[in-house]
Amino acid sequence: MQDIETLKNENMNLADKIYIFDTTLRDGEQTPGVALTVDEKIQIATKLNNLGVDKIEVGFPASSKGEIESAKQITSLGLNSTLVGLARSLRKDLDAIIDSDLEYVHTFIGTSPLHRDYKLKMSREEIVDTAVDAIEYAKDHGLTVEFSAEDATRTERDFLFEVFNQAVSAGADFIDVPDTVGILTPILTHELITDLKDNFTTPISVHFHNDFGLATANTLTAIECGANQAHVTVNGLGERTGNCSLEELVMTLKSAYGIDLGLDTTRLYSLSTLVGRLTGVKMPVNKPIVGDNAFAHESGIHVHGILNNASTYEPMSPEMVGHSRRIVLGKHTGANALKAKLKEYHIDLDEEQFCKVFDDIKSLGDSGKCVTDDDLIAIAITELSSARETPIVLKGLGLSSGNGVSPTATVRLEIDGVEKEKAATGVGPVDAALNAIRELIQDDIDVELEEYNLEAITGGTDALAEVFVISSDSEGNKSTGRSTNQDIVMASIIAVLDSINKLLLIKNSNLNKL
Ligand SMILES: CC(=O)SCCNC(=O)CCNC(=O)[C@H](O)C(C)(C)COP(=O)(O)OP(=O)(O)OC[C@H]1O[C@@H](n2cnc3c(N)ncnc32)[C@H](O)[C@@H]1OP(=O)(O)O
Ligand SMILES: CC(C)C(=O)C(=O)O
Repeated sequence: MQDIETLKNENMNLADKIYIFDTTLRDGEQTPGVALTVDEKIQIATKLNNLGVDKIEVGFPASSKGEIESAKQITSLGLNSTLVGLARSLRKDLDAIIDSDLEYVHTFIGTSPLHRDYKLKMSREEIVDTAVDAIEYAKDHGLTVEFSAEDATRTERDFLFEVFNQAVSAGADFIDVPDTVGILTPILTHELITDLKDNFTTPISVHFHNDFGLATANTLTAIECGANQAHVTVNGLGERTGNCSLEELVMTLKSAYGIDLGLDTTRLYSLSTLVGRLTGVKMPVNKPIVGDNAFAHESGIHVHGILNNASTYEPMSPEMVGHSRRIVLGKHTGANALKAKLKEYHIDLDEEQFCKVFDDIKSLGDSGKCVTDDDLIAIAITELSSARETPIVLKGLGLSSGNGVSPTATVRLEIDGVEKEKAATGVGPVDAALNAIRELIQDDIDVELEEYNLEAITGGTDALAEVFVISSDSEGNKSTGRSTNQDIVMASIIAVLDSINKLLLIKNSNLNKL
């Protein structure tokens, strides 16, 4: 990879300082259906500050009392990041910024023919006058001003330059280029930002939307052409399909170009998770950087490579963004992956058992199922238990039930070669038998029945009953048990003992993850 100085000199026109302007709390909150409380905004702002973003747009104070309140409370935290509020080019919106104790305003007005003619119903002159009046009013009140020409990318170039020139003359400290409906492409971005950089010395910011999935690529291009600032949101939230994603931009700059913006990127995943939880907008599994699959591997060839050197199939490490690597089992699993998983769970299988478990995983995959770690443990335990003596064996069962008496079960078990018997009552004969079993094994293992499913698999009063159970122990280990019998109580007891024997095997082999 070329070093940054070479890139700067030969291929790119990078600004000396690139500012990250996060607008999760403003444009991100404009995601349809999202509304954050004051406390939630405080939590996100604190994390953004700890990540190290330069600026946080905390909201649009003129839009509600809650926005003023959250801006005030965030301001009172004394964060290092510069706090920004959005305002239309209206004095009343700027007053709301001042009332919120903010010192930096992001003020905007639509400049494209569509916005002028259909939305604002203003002439070019009126747009310029309104923008200039707002900037001057803000400067008179001591604010730092960032001016956005909304829908800049559909604005005639001569008028865009006129608006920006007038904004700069009125005192704008940053001029921002919103691609409001995300119509730019990298080559168009290159042309526009290069033109702006050739004509303006005021720092240039970009605010790019993702309607065609190009927001990050376009923002990166703008930075390559000398843009001084990028507007971003956590998880790429924002109007419609959102904005340039903070984590994608920052990690592309860091990993692809070696440009370290000074952010603590190890905080990116937990920030993304917090924003996902508070906004209710869950990330797709394949979302770059923060999605569940960003560092997950199933294909045998990939896992084999990863096990030898993770860089074979990872462009950055999960640790860099505070995420974690996952090896997933399924249809595409290879032997190396399975061996690694078994090692992780301290499961020792001989070659024959290994082949059987491998085949079972492939069959599950072929039937369209994904294979969880719990499935693997259950499959491996079944394989191991078929080769070992079961610690608990049913030796006898007596039942009594009737009208006006509690159903009672007497169960006789052989536990590690010693026979024991216990009677217990319950709401029905199955419950009574399970209570007796629980008492008999309490010195060996503490078991909870998590799931109990009973199905008649043939018709009539002598129908075969199939019982499937899932039990768990106090360590959180789970196992399944299954039995088919004409007697419902017998089917239930055998299924439960089957699962308890597997749990004992897990416990005795110390198979739970260290
Ligand atoms: C591209 C962007 O993301 S811009 C930010 C968008 N965000 C939001 O709109 C979220 C918060 N918005 C709100 O709470 C409300 O829309 C408010 C409080 C801002 C305004 O509410 P209302 O006064 O009821 O107006 P409404 O939303 O219906 O219409 C917008 C008004 O702002 C005017 N306006 C829009 N942009 C600007 C601007 N940049 N400068 C001056 N006036 C503007 C419109 O012409 C319209 O004025 P009109 O009511 O006199 O016709
Ligand atoms: C307020 C402006 C910058 C905006 O959000 C947009 O144009 O998308």
